[in-house]
Amino acid sequence: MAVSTVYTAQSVNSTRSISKPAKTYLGFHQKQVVFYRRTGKIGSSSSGSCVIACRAGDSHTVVIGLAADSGCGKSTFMRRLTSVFGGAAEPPKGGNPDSNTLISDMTTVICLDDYHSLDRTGRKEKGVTALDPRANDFDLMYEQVKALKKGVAVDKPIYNHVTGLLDPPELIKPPKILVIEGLHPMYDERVRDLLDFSIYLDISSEVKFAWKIQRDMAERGHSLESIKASIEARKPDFDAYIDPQKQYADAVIEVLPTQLIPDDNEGKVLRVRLIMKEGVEHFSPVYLFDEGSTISWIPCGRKLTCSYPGIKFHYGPDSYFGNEVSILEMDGQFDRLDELIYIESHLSNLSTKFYGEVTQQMLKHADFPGSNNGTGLFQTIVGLKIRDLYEQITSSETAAPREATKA
Ligand SMILES: Nc1ncnc2c1ncn2[C@@H]1O[C@H](COP(=O)(O)OP(=O)(O)OP(=O)(O)O)[C@@H](O)[C@H]1O
Ligand SMILES: O=C(CO)[C@H](O)[C@H](O)COP(=O)(O)O
Repeated sequence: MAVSTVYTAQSVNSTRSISKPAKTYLGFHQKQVVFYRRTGKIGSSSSGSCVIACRAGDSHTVVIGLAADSGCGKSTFMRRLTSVFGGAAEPPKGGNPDSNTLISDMTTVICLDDYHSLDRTGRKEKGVTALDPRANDFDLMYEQVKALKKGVAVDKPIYNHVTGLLDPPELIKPPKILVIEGLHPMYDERVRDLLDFSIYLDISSEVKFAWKIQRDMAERGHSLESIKASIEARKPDFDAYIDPQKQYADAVIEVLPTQLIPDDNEGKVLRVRLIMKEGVEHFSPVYLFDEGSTISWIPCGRKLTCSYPGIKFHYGPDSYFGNEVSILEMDGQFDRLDELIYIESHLSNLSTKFYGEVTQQMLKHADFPGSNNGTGLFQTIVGLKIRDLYEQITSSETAAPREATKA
């Protein structure tokens, strides 16, 4: 891959101060931006999207969308994904300590909360939730994701979750892989068309409730009533604007209560389904034993230690929102992660680079939530598939340059 030409950028009327958060962040679109090369000023633009030239002659940024409601495991998934590419993901150095961005050698993860057009007070005054499209700036989201995909840096706003305000922007340079995660990566058709691959984390309401209680009660001191009220208040907008995005996803990780324990209401043992769309370019679904067959498998016995209620896998072709899909399902949880190699050896199309890579990744992050069940396993597998997709796209670009963007 060609070496990036590095430019530094400076916005004419942008204060990079992070000590004085601006209450609102208006005028951003009209701001004049000057392009600088290391050697000096090279041009200027007052483009609507506030973009800054940054990379030339390089391949395009691969863009991945990850959609889910708040508290549904996006951050955990991102940590697994960036680990597949190696290197630690960290907030931009020397920037806003409340930045939502995570940067590693290969990936930049931006949180779409940064495109909230209304701050916390604004939403309260207008009586809208953050899930409502009216509280989000999709035009800016589209312009900036498009610019990054083309290899052009942007000054992205920051939504500060500590203060509930919109802070001054941060410079985002085009990475090799850009992940846009949050509530609405597939809501706007223009943004959706920029995605090279999309994932939806579909957490059933029972499980979401159990996870929220665990985090918000234990770690954030919220009461049971306030958690219930917050989930109820968000539900209509969640159903209207967030949930429908799953129909567009290339992969959905669906998390449901177990079927192995009759009438289970503890929510600890999970049934997890990896729904993989067929016919997606650069993505071949994982399969169990025999591609396209329908298979039920209880791997417990001599080679896998299973305590009650055991583990059950299911695999087969299906249809999802009218699309042909393959579904791999795991119900139950692992007793011993090192024995996962037994499961891994029966799965095909994993896009691993060596035998046992899935097991190695799972053992490496054994302390992450979901490492003993299908959530961790399927997140790891999707991470490996994304690495493979990236490698396929970049190798095909080396052979023949790709069209600028789909949009
Ligand atoms: N696979 C899992 N198994 C069990 N619990 C989980 C799992 N994934 C997430 N959780 C629980 O949900 C909480 C939220 O997870 P995480 O921070 O990854 O979600 P998020 O979508 O990034 O949340 P937010 O958008 O609110 O920052 C975790 O602290 C954990 O308690
Ligand atoms: O759904 C959310 C995504 O993270 C948040 O609730 C939304 O971003 C608003 O944030 P806050 O509650 O911190 O004002």
